[in-house]
Amino acid sequence: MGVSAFAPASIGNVSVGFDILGAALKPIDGQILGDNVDVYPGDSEFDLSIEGWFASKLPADPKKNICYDAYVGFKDLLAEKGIAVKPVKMVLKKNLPIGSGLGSSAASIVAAVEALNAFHDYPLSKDEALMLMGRLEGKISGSVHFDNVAPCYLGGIQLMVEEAGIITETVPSFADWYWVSCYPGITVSTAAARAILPKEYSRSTCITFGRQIASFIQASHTGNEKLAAAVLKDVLAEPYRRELIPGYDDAMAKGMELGALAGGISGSGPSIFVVMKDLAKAEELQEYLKKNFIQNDDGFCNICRIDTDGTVVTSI
Ligand SMILES: Nc1ncnc2c1ncn2[C@@H]1O[C@H](COP(=O)(O)OP(=O)(O)OP(=O)(O)O)[C@@H](O)[C@H]1O
Ligand SMILES: N[C@@H](CCO)C(=O)O
Repeated sequence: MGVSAFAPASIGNVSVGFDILGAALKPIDGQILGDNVDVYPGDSEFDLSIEGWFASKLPADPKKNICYDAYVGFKDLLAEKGIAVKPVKMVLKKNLPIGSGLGSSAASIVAAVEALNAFHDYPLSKDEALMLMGRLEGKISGSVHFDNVAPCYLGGIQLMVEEAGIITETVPSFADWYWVSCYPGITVSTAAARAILPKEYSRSTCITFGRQIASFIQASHTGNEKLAAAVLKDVLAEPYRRELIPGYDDAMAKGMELGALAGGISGSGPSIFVVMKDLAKAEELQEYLKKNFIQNDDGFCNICRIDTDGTVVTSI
């Protein structure tokens, strides 16, 4: 008897909260947008096989997969508690494209840690698991940031607090917003997209950033949709990253023409997201993006709601 953990795609930053805000996504048509990790009793200490649409884009050596690092990190934490890890056979179903801006590595990390935790009857608390997930994400992207792993694990829109013993807090989301998410099919490495950002920002940019994120959180808690949409803007990363994404400005302009509330880069790109309220207009935008923004057969476009479930574990 084994366990299976499904971890959804996520939007890092959500424009207004660079490194500190993230949202989990669920397509409205029931399509699977996330990674799965199954864990079974193993014949040896560790075994990993990789399946799924994007399996061939990952290193062939299982020990170069982030799921292996998840296993090692999990085992080390259990050792600190005096608990022995069981022999495991892990199966990663890699459904999210790598370097996509959809929180692909985060989904593998979260699914792996949660599946291992469930298989061992949850020796790690949620905070311990989340800390491990953040550390593993940092190993890949060069800096510890929770804006993909936290929503992927816990669901909803998550604000990274990281003070007073609290890692993250759930931010209320607008239930009638559609999030049109489009992956153009090309790759942008998170580490490279971070390297092009300035090391320092001007005082006025810092004040604008603080004003906008504070206003977004306030508006989300008070249900002020107009204000939330108005401040859903990115002054830290988008000005520098938009040039890495062919067709970005045209895609945003089309969204606005169709009545979008807001839009921006999903994580470090090249995926984008556009927030819309009218389903027919969202479908029109989806068609436009499929024809004009997607660059090759790897690309796809989904109309999503915020996924409030986060990672879901089932017995298999
Ligand atoms: N299971 C895995 N899923 C994704 N990437 C993995 C995995 N295992 C190892 N990697 C490696 O980690 C790196 C991930 O790169 P990067 O952080 O740019 O992508 P990402 O996390 O998929 O991006 P994004 O968060 O924008 O979707 C790649 O070099 C990839 O080969
Ligand atoms: N906050 C991270 C997310 C990466 O998906 C970044 O923008 O670099």
